[in-house]
Parts: sequence; C-alpha cells; structure tokens
Amino acid sequence: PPKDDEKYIDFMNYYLLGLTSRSFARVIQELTPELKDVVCVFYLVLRGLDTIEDDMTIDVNKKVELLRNFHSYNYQKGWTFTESGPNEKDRVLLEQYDIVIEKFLKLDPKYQTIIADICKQMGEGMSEFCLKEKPSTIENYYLYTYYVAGLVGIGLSRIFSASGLEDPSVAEKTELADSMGRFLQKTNIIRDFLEDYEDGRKFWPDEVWKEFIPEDTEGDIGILLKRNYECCAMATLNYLCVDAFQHVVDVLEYLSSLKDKTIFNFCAIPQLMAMSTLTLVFNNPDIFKTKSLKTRKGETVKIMRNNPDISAATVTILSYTDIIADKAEILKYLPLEKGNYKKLDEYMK
Ligand SMILES: O=C(O)CO[C@@H](C(=O)O)[C@@H](OCCCCCc1ccc2ccccc2c1)C(=O)NCCCCCc1ccc2ccccc2c1
Ligand SMILES: [Mg+2]
Ligand SMILES: [Mg+2]
Repeated sequence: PPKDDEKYIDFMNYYLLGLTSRSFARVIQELTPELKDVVCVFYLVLRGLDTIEDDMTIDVNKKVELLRNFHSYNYQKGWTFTESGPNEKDRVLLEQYDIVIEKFLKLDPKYQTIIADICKQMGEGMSEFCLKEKPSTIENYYLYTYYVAGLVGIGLSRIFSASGLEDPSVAEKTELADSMGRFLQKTNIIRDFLEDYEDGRKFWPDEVWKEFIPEDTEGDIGILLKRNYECCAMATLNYLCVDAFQHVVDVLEYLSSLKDKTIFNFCAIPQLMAMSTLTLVFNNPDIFKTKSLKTRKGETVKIMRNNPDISAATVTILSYTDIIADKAEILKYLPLEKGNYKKLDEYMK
C-alpha cells in the first residue's frame, strides 16, 4: 500500500507499539479514542529515542548527535535509522520510523509540540549521560530517572490537560507527574540489576552500597554478587526499595486527581504492576541470582482485569504496602551495623 495510506499508517503504528512493549501497548489501547493515537505516537517517539540510547554499538559522538537531534527527525518525512546493533530488540521501530513520522504529522499541532518538546529534553538529558562516564551518584540517579521517566509523566500530564479531559492542574503539578515516572523507572532499575550489570550498565548509586562495606574494600558494585557480601547486597537492595517506595504517596495523590476513567486505568495499571514488582524484589536475594524477576503472570492479569478505580487501586497499593512493612519488620532484627554484619541467610531461614 502507498506509504501515505491512512489505514496502513494506523495499522503499522499499532503494530510497532505491540512489538515494542506488551504492557504499555495494552494500557494505551484502553485510552479514549482521541488520546489513544496521541499517546501511541508519544510512546513510539520516545521508544525510538530510547532504542538509540540503549544501543551500545553506536559510536558515542554519533549517538550524542542522534539523541540531541531526534526531536527534529519527527518533522522530516521519510527519516529512518538502519544502523542499529544486530541484537537491539526494537531496531525495527527505527527502520520503520518514517511511518511514525507520518502519524506524528497528522496529530493536532498542540500534541506535536508537547511530544517534540519532551523528546528534545529527554534527548539532551540522555546525551549528558552517555557523553562522559557519569559517576553513579545519588544525584545522577535522580537526574537520570527524571530525564527518562519523570519527563514522560510530565508530557503525559500535559497531553491529558491539553485534551480538556483533565483539569489544567494535572499538567501544572509536575512533581506528582515526575513521581509517576520515577516510581516506574526506579522499580525497573532495582529489578534489572543483574541484567544491567552484565550489560555493563550500572544505575545503582555508589554511595548506597559503599555505606554497607568496610572502607578499604576496592572494586565496583559487582562486589554485591560475591560470597560473604550478601548482607550488604540486601541492605543496598532494601535501601533502594524504600527510596522508590517514597513516590507512592505522590502516585496516590496523582491518581486521585484524575476524572476520566480511561485515563485513570491507563495511569493506574502500570503503577500497580510496579508496586507488585517492588513487593516481589524487596528483601529478595534472588535478584542477585536471576535476571529480571517477573511478577507471576496471574498477578499481572489480575491487576489488568479488575479495572481498578481509585478506591480499588488504593486498597491494592496499601495491601502491597502491608507486605513490604511485614518484610521490613524482619530487617529490624538484622545487625546491619557497618563492618560488623552477619550473613543474611542465617536470619532468613
Ligand atoms: O528498552 C526498554 O524496553 C526499557 O527501556 C527503559 C530504559 O532503557 O531505561 C526505559 O526507557 C525510558 C525511556 C523511554 C520512555 C518510553 C516510554 C515508556 C512508557 C510510556 C507510556 C506512555 C507514553 C509514553 C511512554 C514512553 C523504560 O521504558 N522504562 C519504563 C518506565 C518508563 C515509565 C514512563 C512512564 C512515565 C509516567 C507514566 C504515567 C502514566 C502512565 C505511564 C507512564 C509511563
Ligand atoms: Mg530501554
Ligand atoms: Mg534506555
């Protein structure tokens, strides 16, 4: 079919959406028709940007140029990128990116502006992190999660308010929208520790794990995978879970401000799935043994199916909070003083 055929463009955009993310594809389909296309394009534009960022085979100077200019490619009909690494899982999105551009240029200009602006800011942020080896500090952990996920929440909130389906205040409360994204990204960073470490990507802040090992120990965060360091691995894991957990208050406030049911579902389901993941990984030594622990299929389906409203979502989130609080109870009895720590598994039996 001709590249500018409306039906072909729509079909291909949703095809690419389904290819690049099962979970977000499903919740985006839940949105009211006028927002579905906008958010689908928003997702594909940023996933395209992220596919450049994640690709370790692209020369760093070339990568910086691509990341910083990506927002402008959305206005260049026909643009594609065919030099992704062979095992870059979403490379087909960049190879077919001209289709995304066709859809982007059909959107109401008010949405194009929001998408291009977030894409520009995210690309600049990402390029800062791939330029020089950024140290994994707590400050950079905050900065990075803002750029790759906080900005998504801010952009989505601007789209919701611009559509008129949500109050202008949803777009104005950027710290709540930021927390929506950070919570999801931090949960992923915690869960994907082993997979990222094996890919040479270190997101966990150094100040945290260094707090739990004797001063003179040298080496990088890989020490958490070594025998006799299980205790400081667990202490680091739990610290980061509690740090991520702090965003739940903002998440609940954000969700309770929403009026449109489909927007609520779209926002609540990823948060509930992240809560489920965080509950799974909290105080769980397996995250240092297996890559990317996944919540049980049933759990995810259950969350997707029972169409939460704010009261149901709050009850569910608080039930996860109880589970984490119970697990944290155990931690109270662990003598994790620095330098004088015991093997965690003695206590976990
Ligand atoms: O490569 C991968 O598969 C994972 O990549 C991660 C990484 O590279 O760190 C990482 O890439 C981040 C950069 C690209 C962000 C793409 C994105 C994701 C979800 C969206 C949902 C709706 C609209 C636009 C969206 C854009 C990643 O995908 N992390 C998952 C968490 C990102 C959360 C984004 C987000 C923020 C606020 C939200 C509020 C409500 C509903 C969904 C939300 C979704
Ligand atoms: Mg990625
Ligand atoms: Mg990335």
